[in-house]
Amino acid sequence: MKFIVGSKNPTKVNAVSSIFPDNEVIGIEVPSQVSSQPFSDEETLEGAVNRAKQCAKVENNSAGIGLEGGVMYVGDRLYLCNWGALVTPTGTIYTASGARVLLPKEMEKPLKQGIELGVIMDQYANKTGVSKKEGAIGIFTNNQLTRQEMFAQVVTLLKGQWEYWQNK
Ligand SMILES: O=P(O)(O)OP(=O)(O)OP(=O)(O)OC[C@H]1O[C@@H](n2cnc3c(O)ncnc32)[C@H](O)[C@@H]1O
Ligand SMILES: [Mg+2]
Repeated sequence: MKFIVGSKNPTKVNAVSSIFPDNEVIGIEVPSQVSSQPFSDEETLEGAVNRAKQCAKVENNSAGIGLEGGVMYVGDRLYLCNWGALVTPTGTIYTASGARVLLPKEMEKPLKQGIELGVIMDQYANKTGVSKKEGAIGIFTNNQLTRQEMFAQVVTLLKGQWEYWQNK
């Protein structure tokens, strides 16, 4: 069976390949149909599900996977949040969330103005393409958890739920 991932971001596609090493995995661009910078758990999850649903429709006997990054308030502080969705060839949807990490207070203003976290992170870290490499989570954990590793854990949660529920 083939896995179609709703992104060309290598952290996402490689995360899926690492968890399904014996399957063909491809990344295609699909619209998340939410803001380019989701601002809540709900919106981030919706983006992941929208991506996964579109991917699952592309080919017969393929599963769609959507992985989405966003930000969310916990109390009055903004955290990075992450969600994933898997749509099986028969249309069952599994969802799971990923690790969260606190963002610096100073990022709140530009995020509210609509600047994407990827852009803000590059400026903050004085690097290019942070969102395609270690990610915000890598920067703020001193590279102890990279964006790809975090998404790989989300994909593990999706795979495990699929295995658990399909025989119930
Ligand atoms: O091509 P796609 O799949 O859209 O990949 P993306 O990097 O834009 O990722 P998302 O749309 O899922 O994330 C929404 C926004 O948040 C940014 N973002 C999310 N998580 C991030 C992280 O860990 N590091 C840097 N930017 C991140 C990302 O760059 C986007 O601007
Ligand atoms: Mg994006």
